[in-house]
Amino acid sequence: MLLIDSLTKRFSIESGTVHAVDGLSMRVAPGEVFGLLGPNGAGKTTTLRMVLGLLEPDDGFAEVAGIRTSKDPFAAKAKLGFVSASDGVYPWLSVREMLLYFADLYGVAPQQATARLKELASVMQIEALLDRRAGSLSTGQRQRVTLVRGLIHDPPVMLLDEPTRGLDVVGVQTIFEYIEHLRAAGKAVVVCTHRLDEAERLCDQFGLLHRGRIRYRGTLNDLREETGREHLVEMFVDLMNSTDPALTEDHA
Ligand SMILES: Nc1ncnc2c1ncn2[C@@H]1O[C@H](COP(=O)(O)OP(=O)(O)OP(=O)(O)O)[C@@H](O)[C@H]1O
Repeated sequence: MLLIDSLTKRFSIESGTVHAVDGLSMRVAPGEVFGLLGPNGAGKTTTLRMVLGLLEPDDGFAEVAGIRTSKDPFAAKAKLGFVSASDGVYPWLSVREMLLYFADLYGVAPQQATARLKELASVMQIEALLDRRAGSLSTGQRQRVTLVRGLIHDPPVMLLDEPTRGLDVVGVQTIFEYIEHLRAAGKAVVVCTHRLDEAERLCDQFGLLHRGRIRYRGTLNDLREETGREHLVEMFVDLMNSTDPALTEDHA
């Protein structure tokens, strides 16, 4: 379970203060896929950085499986998996070496790590790649390896940042199957993406973020009822064009 309560982060810049994340609250249950969506600069990355314990909140907190990320970032990290479009691999290690190395970093016992690797290699179809040098993999093969890496310590909460960016149709399909696997395995999943069409197909719950605040939250049907719009893309355009001060109040 991921719980975020009144999370707030401000940055001082030359011209004043940016309210990057402004009292954000959300909850993601096991087996649920939550789409954290927003235009450029909405506050998605800043939110993820605080959940990952990389950035100290000014106010509020994030709890991963009951552990507060700002209080015990190491314990919280062990409960988190993170997959990002910009993930790299260690080119000189074999895939097996690299994945076991990451398992070790997360404190997974060697026997358990080997068993976990076997299981995930089968699910993500990378058995034939395990003894290849990571640097020799194609983009699609590397993607599968980084998806396995995010799960090697069996975390209950998964964060996926722009997981389909730069991928072809087969790569995108792999991500869809991976998210189905996460849902079936009872992970609490957060997906940040600009691909609203994909989010509609993938996510159970949505948070539409604008200027650091969640403006709409709920299932797609909840959002449709609230906004009178059918698709996320129309809801977004309305949100960004809105003159309603409650929606557009400038926080910078
Ligand atoms: N270190 C920083 N110093 C100053 N301002 C920052 C810093 N990090 C983020 N910001 C500002 O905070 C706001 C939110 O940025 P953030 O990167 O979280 O948005 P985002 O939703 O991830 O955007 P994108 O979709 O473009 O990646 C932006 O106005 C950004 O300029």
